[in-house]
Amino acid sequence: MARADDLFIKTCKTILEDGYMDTSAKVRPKWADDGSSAYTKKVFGVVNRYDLSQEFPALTLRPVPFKNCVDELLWIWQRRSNNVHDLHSHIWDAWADSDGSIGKAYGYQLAQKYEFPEGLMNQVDKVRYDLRHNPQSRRIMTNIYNFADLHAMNLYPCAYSMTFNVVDHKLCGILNQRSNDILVANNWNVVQYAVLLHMLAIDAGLEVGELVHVIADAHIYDRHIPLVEELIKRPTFKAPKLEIDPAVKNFDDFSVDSFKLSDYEHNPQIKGIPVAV
Ligand SMILES: Nc1nc(=O)c2c([nH]1)NC[C@@H]1CN(c3ccc(C(=O)N[C@@H](CCC(=O)O)C(=O)O)cc3)CN21
Ligand SMILES: O=c1ccn([C@H]2C[C@H](O)[C@@H](COP(=O)(O)O)O2)c(=O)[nH]1
Repeated sequence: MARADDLFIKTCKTILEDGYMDTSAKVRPKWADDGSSAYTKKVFGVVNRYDLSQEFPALTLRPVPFKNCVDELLWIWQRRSNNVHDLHSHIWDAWADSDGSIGKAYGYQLAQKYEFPEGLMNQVDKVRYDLRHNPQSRRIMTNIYNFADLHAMNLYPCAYSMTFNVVDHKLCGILNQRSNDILVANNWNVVQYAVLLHMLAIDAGLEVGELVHVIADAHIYDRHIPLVEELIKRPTFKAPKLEIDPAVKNFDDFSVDSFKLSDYEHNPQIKGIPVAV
């Protein structure tokens, strides 16, 4: 069994068996079809560790939509855009305005430049600089939860901060996430930040180490509960391999086609999962 499946099943079981159902609370998200409240069963505070030097953490219980997932990562971290017209999927359309903007969120924040002793840089370029020049630093971080701009974001950032650390020449990262829709985006986010660590490691001439995923509110939406109950009973397979185009050495040169999952044996996709808005 892939370790990622094991962690996913454990997280789901913890929520289903010990979680709190928020049906009696006033909740923000809604179901788009009838406007009813999208309640969740939730657990506060989940930490999952993925050793990327051992396996690539894609679920085999159902396939991760790998291309769209990497495309969204590049949209945020490399193209640093906040406009859905720069994204190839339609996953953000429900949160975009008539010009396609999702407001001052995600890519917008990573594009902002700040004054550092080494010059004016955005957060991503500062991480790249430090990984090359000060890999032993304990100050290599990004944070897009910018309070000054929250009023101008259509959805507040969920995966909002990364802390990087180099241990024995291996690049490790902690992904801090304030809120995670476990069925739709848990493995989606894990796969994205695993790919990000691979990209930054290659860019800095490092190996990959551990991805630590710290989730504050880990939830399963009410309409997803029967889907998750079925999903976690499925058989699992061994983890796929991540193949990366060996010609690409620079963070800015990666494209969706630079990455491929090989030997990816998985169960069928669950089609038409409703997404709470
Ligand atoms: N409720 C909710 N859950 C989320 O995961 C989420 C939001 N809202 N709002 C903003 C973004 C948009 N994200 C999304 C939205 C939809 C899919 C989605 O529909 N995933 C499908 C496959 C889509 C594909 O094939 O590319 C899936 O089966 O998981 C994924 C991520 C993640 N975020
Ligand atoms: O990368 C992402 C983006 C969004 N989500 C989920 C988590 C929540 O279900 C919603 C956001 O609603 P809030 O009320 O703002 O928490 O989107 C995710 O899991 N991963």
